[in-house]
Amino acid sequence: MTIEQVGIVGAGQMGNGIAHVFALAGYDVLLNDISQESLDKGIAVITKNLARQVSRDKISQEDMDAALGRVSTTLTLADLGQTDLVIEAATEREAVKNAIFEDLLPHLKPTTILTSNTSSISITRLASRTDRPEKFMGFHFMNPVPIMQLVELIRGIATDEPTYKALVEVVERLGKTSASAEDFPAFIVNRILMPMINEAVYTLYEGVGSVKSIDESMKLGANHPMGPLELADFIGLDTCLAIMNVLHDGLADTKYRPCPLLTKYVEAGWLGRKTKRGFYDYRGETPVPTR
Ligand SMILES: CC(=O)CC(=O)SCCNC(=O)CCNC(=O)[C@H](O)C(C)(C)COP(=O)(O)OP(=O)(O)OC[C@H]1O[C@@H](n2cnc3c(N)ncnc32)[C@H](O)[C@@H]1OP(=O)(O)O
Ligand SMILES: NC(=O)C1=CN([C@@H]2O[C@H](COP(=O)(O)OP(=O)(O)OC[C@H]3O[C@@H](n4cnc5c(N)ncnc54)[C@H](OP(=O)(O)O)[C@@H]3O)[C@@H](O)[C@H]2O)C=CC1
Repeated sequence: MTIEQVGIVGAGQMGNGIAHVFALAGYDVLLNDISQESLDKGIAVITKNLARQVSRDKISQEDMDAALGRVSTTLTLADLGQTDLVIEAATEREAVKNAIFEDLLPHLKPTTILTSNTSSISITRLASRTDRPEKFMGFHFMNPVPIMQLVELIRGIATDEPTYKALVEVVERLGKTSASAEDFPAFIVNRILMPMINEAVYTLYEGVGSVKSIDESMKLGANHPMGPLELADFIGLDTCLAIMNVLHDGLADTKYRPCPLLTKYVEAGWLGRKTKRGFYDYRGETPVPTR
């Protein structure tokens, strides 16, 4: 089937990044969130990131204007009913995602492909709560979406071949690369990345190193572009904890036990960059370690 109109649920860092790359690739995008403030913020971030690409000669001013012209916003989920592809990119909580699908389904065309950008939650289980498990897939973009090359494609137990092929083609049109992952907790990237981040938090918790020494060690000693704690703040500590809980519950192995210090930061509402405090404090000019 031809995909031209794309609906995105959630205008946070992933939703706005996904809207950005689809609009640049020529798709019409309808972005939904629960508050006007989140939608306005999403559009502001897309505008800033497109402008950065113009200033670095990655795209032209005309490309930017055309992309912005292709993004509309709505507070009404039902408005996504006529789109050909829906990408759910709301908060990493299964109940939130199920409620979105329940509200959305009565309005969707029968042919619409339904996807989730979930970082960890079972695609088969999410799909089983919908009227179209064969047209449901995990569509996992990486952060920051305009820069990262990979998109993980996760088939649920019932996903059909035309749906999978349609998403492979979409990824090609976006100029990105897809990797297929089987539907097990946290798929490939987060199955490997998140235990490393959790281990970095244990390293901090047990006093082996400070925030600064842990991040510097992994940047200078392992050539990672960001230290693990800086990356955790970038991803969002609530999302990191949610992924660890899915690994721990889904694989029933104590090696995935979330570090109590990670839980403490989330309980404090120190979620990283998005709340201006996490393993670093971002309220001043330069980030200051909080430990
Ligand atoms: C949790 C999940 O479910 C899955 C995940 O996404 S896990 C997270 C995966 N992501 C990562 O691991 C990111 C690791 N970090 C990095 O790769 C780099 O630090 C980074 C690309 C984010 C920034 O790189 P940097 O060298 O420090 O900064 P900088 O030179 O300013 O930027 C590099 C490029 O990224 C762009 N960029 C930086 N931050 C950006 C942002 N927040 N949004 C969009 N673009 C951004 C810049 O414009 C620049 O683009 P060009 O190369 O096209 O000119
Ligand atoms: N952060 C990352 O690095 C990555 C995250 N992901 C996944 O992408 C998804 C989104 O994560 P991310 O963008 O980081 O999270 P954010 O917290 O930045 O954004 C989530 C957005 O969803 C909104 N939202 C919450 N409930 C609803 C709803 N019922 N309807 C519409 N919008 C809603 C939130 O609104 P409000 O703020 O008002 O609550 C917020 O704007 C998650 O599933 C996450 O696991 C995937 C890859 C990487």
